Formats: sequence, structure tokens, C-alpha cells
Amino acid sequence: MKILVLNCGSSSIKYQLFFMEGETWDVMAKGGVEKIGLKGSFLKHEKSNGEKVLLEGEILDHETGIDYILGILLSDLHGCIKEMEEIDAVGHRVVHGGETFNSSVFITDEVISKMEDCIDLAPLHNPPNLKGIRAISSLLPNVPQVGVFDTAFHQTMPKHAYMYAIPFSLYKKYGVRRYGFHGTSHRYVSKRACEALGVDYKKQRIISCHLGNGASVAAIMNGESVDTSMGFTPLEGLMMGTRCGDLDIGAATYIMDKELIGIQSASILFNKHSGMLGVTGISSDMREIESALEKKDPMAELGMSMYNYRIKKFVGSYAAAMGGVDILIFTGGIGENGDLTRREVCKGLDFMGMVLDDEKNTGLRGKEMDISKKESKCRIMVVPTNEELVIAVDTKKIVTELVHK
Ligand SMILES: Nc1ncnc2c1ncn2[C@@H]1O[C@H](COP(=O)(O)OP(=O)(O)O)[C@@H](O)[C@H]1O
Ligand SMILES: CC(=O)OP(=O)(O)O
Ligand SMILES: [Mg+2]
Repeated sequence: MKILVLNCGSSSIKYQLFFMEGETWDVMAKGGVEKIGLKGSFLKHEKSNGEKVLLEGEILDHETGIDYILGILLSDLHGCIKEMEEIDAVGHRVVHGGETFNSSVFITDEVISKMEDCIDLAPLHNPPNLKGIRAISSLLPNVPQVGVFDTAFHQTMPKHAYMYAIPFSLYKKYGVRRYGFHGTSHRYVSKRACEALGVDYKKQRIISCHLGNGASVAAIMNGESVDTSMGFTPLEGLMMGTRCGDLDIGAATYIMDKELIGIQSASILFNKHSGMLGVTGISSDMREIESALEKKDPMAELGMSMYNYRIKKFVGSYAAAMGGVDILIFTGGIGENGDLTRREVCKGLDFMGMVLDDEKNTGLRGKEMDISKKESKCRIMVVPTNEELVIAVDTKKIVTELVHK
């Protein structure tokens, strides 16, 4: 079965084409379209042999972006399929599923309309996800599509963890509550860590730190998410590349008052101009922060220490929530590559039975490994995430069930 996975962001589309047979899978090609609707848009494509192709073009919208992707997958020179009909199904990342979706679903018109109801809850993420679905419906009308939600894994959180201390009527009226995101990643790395360690997933207390451009921590107990740092929107919790994370609402309204800015501008300020970029004024990209740290840039030092401290606070609070922790996981671009962040988060946590092996940690980039010392009561793992694979597996399962119905 050939399954195309699409992760449509506001200005980008990441994709992977999987060949799946039984329990095995191969990546036939992968890549991304970037800067959609902007000057200098391009497609980066990687073949299964690792060869990379760059295609520049006028990619004005998501439908054109997907056209480019299908075009290169079909091309004589760089492609890996002969005709469009070889694609058996398409799986989409959908960021916000509200309370409606607690697992992946086959996409119908009714499902699309429920997804539309969630647009207000994730205005930066859901509209491009829906654009991807509509583009496929028009380019490949007969191909089944599946939606895999970031929020679904966190639907097991207990009420006391997901409710905000605001009038209950606002939850009833608008669904204002914690939803949590990156669930596909937290689900994948937590299961994978248990497989690698040879322990029962249903009997572990796990803290999973997904540290990418967006970042969140999840507490996973006996195989279920019981708390997570992102909230109603992907803005709450950790300090991120450009998002502020936790912030006193009093500070937000004070800034809006003093700077004379409205809701729209405030949303841009806290989502796009804050976080690491806002504090350091250097970049939202951790690699550039690391270069500045080598030159002892004081703002990079401040940003980095704030970033790491926030994560450590969540690790402590989730250990308390679960009555201990058996596995701590680092994933996402920074979790997988940032040895400094991993070291600083674990520093001083030996009182909780967490002892990092500095030698194993230092220099470890993008590879699965247990980086805790033997005497550590808690295993500390680096697990590269693979959201696209989870989406492909769910898509195959749902489409296969449908065929056999
Ligand atoms: N070798 C590295 N060292 C430190 N940080 C890295 C490295 N490679 C990637 N990153 C960081 O990972 C972050 C992006 O993570 P990623 O999971 O790819 O994000 P997303 O999928 O949310 O776009 C960036 O801040 C980037 O600098
Ligand atoms: C939900 C979210 O924050 O996603 P991303 O990390 O892709 O921005
Ligand atoms: Mg990501």
C-alpha cells in the first residue's frame, strides 16, 4: 500500500510517501514545500537513495504546493511512482480536533465540517490542514483520506488537569479548556521508548519532552496522557522558538493597554515575536542560539537558561502529578540534538532518581539512546520522533478496515 502523508503548515507542506506491507514500511520519498505564497518559494525533495533535489517556483497556495509534490513524485527523473492512481491513501496531520476526535478518522464531508468548527481554536494551524485536505479532494478525488489529530492522544486527561479556573459556563459555551498538542509525537516516542527498554507501556510513568519549533511536555501514565503543557491553543507552557509559553494574563492585558494594541496584534506578538526570538533578539532557531552561546552572548545565555528552566519545572511538576517517573524522553529537533538542554534539564534532579550519563549525552545527535547512568532509577532516553510514520500506520489501518467492512 502506498500512503502519502501531508503535514500542512501555514506556509509549508511537509510530505512523505510510504510503501507499507504488513508490519514493514519503506520511505519512497520525502520533502517539503516552503514559503508558500511568499517570494522565493521552493520544493525540497529527497529520494529514497538520499539524493536531494531543489525546485524553485511560484507556489502561491497549498493546492499548487500539493501539485508540485505530486508532480515530482511522478516525474521521470526524480519520481518514484508512474501514475497518480498508485497512491492508495493520504494521511493528514490535523492540529486541533477539539473534543470531537479522540482518535484518527476517515475523512468525510461531515468530518470536514467538524474540523471547520475547530478553526477558531487553532487559527494558525487548522486552516492550512483543511486546505491540504481540500487540495487532495480536488486533485485525487477517489483517494481515501485520513485525519490524525495532535489533540487526540490527550483526550484521556482527567478533568482536573484540563479545566481552567474560569467560569464553568465558558467551557460549556465555547469549549475553553486544555486540549494539548504534539499528541502524535508523544504517543510515538513514549511507546517506542518502552519497546526499546523492553518494559510494559501500560505500567510506566513517562515524561515526554517534544522540543521542536513548537514545544510541549506530556505526562503519560499507564499508557495514557494525564497532563500536558500546551493548552487551549499551542501557545501555553514552555518557552518556544517564537511563542512565549506561560505568561501572566495580567501582563498581557497591561502590554495591550500600554502599547495600544488589539487582539490580532497581541496574538502575533505572543505567537510570532516572543519566545527565544523575542528574548534574545538573535533567532528562533536553536542552532543560531548555540553559535551565539559560543561567543558568550549574554542574551543567548539568558534565553537558553530560561528555556531549560521552564522544561525542568514541568518535569518536576509532572513527577509530582504521577507520584514519580520511570522514563524521561527527549524528542523533536532540540530534544534530539540539543545536548546542552538535556544536561541542564536533568541537572540537580538526582534527588528524584534521575542521573544523566554526561559522556553518553555529550555530542549525541538524532539517535535513539538511553543516556542515563546505570544507577539512575529513571531511564533518560533520546528518541527521534516520527509523526509521519504514525500518520501512515493509522491511515493504513483505517483504510484497510474500511475496505473489509
Ligand atoms: N543539531 C542541532 N542542534 C541544536 N538544535 C537543533 C539541531 N538541529 C535542529 N535543531 C533545532 O530544532 C528546532 C526545530 O525542530 P523541529 O522538530 O524540526 O521543528 P518543527 O518540526 O516543529 O518545525 C530548531 O530550533 C532547530 O534549531
Ligand atoms: C501544535 C504545534 O505547536 O505544532 P508545531 O510544533 O508544528 O508548530
Ligand atoms: Mg514538528
